Amino acid sequence: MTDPAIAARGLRKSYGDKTVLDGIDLAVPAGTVFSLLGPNGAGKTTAVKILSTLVTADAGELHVAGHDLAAHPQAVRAAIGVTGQFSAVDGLITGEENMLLMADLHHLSRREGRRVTGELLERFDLVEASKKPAATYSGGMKRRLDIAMTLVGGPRVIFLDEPTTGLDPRSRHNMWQIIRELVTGGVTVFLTTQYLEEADQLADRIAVLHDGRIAAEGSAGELKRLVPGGHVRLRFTDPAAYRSAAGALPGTTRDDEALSLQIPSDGSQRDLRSVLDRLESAGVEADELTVHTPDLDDVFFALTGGTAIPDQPKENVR
Ligand SMILES: Nc1ncnc2c1ncn2[C@@H]1O[C@H](COP(=O)(O)OP(=O)(O)OP(=O)(O)O)[C@@H](O)[C@H]1O
Repeated sequence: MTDPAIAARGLRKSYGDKTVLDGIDLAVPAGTVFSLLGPNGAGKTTAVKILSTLVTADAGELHVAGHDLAAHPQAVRAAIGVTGQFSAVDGLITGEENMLLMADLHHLSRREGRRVTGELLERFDLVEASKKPAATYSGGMKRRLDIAMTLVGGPRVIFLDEPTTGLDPRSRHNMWQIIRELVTGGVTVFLTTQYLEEADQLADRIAVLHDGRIAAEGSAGELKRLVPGGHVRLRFTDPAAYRSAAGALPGTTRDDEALSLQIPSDGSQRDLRSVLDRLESAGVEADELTVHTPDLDDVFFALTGGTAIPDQPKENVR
């Protein structure tokens, strides 16, 4: 097996007497997306800052892109790209000028700088806007420019700190596509997000950060299997039908106000059939049936004790 692109053992960081990272172990295989999930203030940005050499850890053995972070921070810096919550884009100059500036910083020749800039502007659909000041760009365009600037140096490992926070759904999906393409090209992506759906969509592996530790780590599927929470919900408009159904289906959780019943279920066909058979025998029909399979929300709430997180779609209506 090749060395992981990012490896941390016993990573610790405190600010004053506040322990932010309390001994974290991570291993991110090259060419994969790793997502660090956590509520506000969990320490995601601190982890990114440490792994990208911007902040020094108090303890831990850290390797990024094959280099020891403590011994060779310059080598790490040369191999990585970072797009943080505070963008590197200068609004006063054009998108193209921002890119060329980046090319200068990476000591590319004028010619090479122009070539790389042209290619990336094209790839990120910014050619038309390239001669306009970046301050006039939409939020999505600025993020695209930010990532394009990060790519000028050809990094093998990219840290994306909440890359879609504040973007509208279309821009968010565009960004997801960009991230998928980066990974197809062999880049390793370390992604922090507050959006569970984003981690579900993109990440090969997900770690949930809570109280300075990794509360759980695994693929989205593995994490979902950690928690119970699957159920069928039946909604009624007729109170009499609601009451008959409640009588016919023991073990349900009732919501008398909403006229809805919640029945624990693994979501399998057999389970659904048994619910429907019982309703049929009782001669009642539900007005709505939804199947809820555990999602990352459930995992997150179970692991972090219900810390607030933005709303996520929770149910699949079948
Ligand atoms: N330079 C600093 N000095 C003191 N405390 C800090 C510093 N940087 C971060 N912290 C504290 O460390 C904790 C973790 O912050 P961090 O920014 O890493 O969280 P986060 O998970 O990225 O949250 P968010 O989603 O809000 O960005 C917070 O309590 C924060 O107040």
